[in-house]
Amino acid sequence: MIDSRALEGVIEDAGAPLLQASGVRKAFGKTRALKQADVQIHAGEIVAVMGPSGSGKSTLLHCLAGILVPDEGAVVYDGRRVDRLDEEQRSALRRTDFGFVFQFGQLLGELTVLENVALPLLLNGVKRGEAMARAGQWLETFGLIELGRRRPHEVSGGQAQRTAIARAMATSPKVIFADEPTGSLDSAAGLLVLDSFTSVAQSHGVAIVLVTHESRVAAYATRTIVVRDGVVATPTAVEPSR
Ligand SMILES: Nc1ncnc2c1ncn2[C@@H]1O[C@H](COP(=O)(O)OP(=O)(O)OP(=O)(O)O)[C@@H](O)[C@H]1O
Repeated sequence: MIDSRALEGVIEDAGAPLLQASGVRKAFGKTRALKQADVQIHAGEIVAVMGPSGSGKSTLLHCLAGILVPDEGAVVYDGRRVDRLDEEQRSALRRTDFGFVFQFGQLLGELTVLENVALPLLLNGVKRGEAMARAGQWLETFGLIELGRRRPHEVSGGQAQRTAIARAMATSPKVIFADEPTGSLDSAAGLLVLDSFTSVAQSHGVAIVLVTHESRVAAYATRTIVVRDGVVATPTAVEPSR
């Protein structure tokens, strides 16, 4: 008898996307934020999502991440229809398989840097000692171990963003969604943060979906997709033919 799980493995190796949006549409009242989105993300890819302000980039990211449910179309992650999961299931999926990095205000001010990184592990049921140890290792990876006892307001903007990235990595997600993750930093600090983010993510085989306005940020991606007026345009990079 054929082991269907083994077969799934073979199909995955043959290049099935890890995350896929097909014919996704999303409106807010009369605003058609996303008119047509067809996107495929493979394991380990870093995909920059670019386009003018208001074109639908964040809406696309939120649909892919199961934060928003599309009005039409399908979002498939690892063989599962994300758009058909209920709120609780989507929230569980986000906690276990996805990581998030945003532009501002993501760290909890009342917790230390170390506790902030440990938090998603604790929420996933990891015991406190183990969570703290693993959080410490992630701080080490991002060169932040000396700052573990400080509160977020006692570290620089770049250090705070690296802490947020360490926190996103802590649960060993398959995909990290990053919406203008360096948008609040000056250019040099931003590129430094991005450098450690992309190299650590790649060494762990994590896919990154990176929304950005800046072509210098997009240069860290392996591929760029462009959203214009709610439509995902043809990829700028040539995809391998299958
Ligand atoms: N929750 C919401 N309620 C109503 N309209 C919304 C909502 N979220 C987004 N929109 C609208 O949908 C459109 C697309 O917004 P979105 O945030 O996806 O664009 P964006 O490309 O990420 O923009 P920016 O680069 O400025 O962040 C915009 O017209 C926006 O005003």
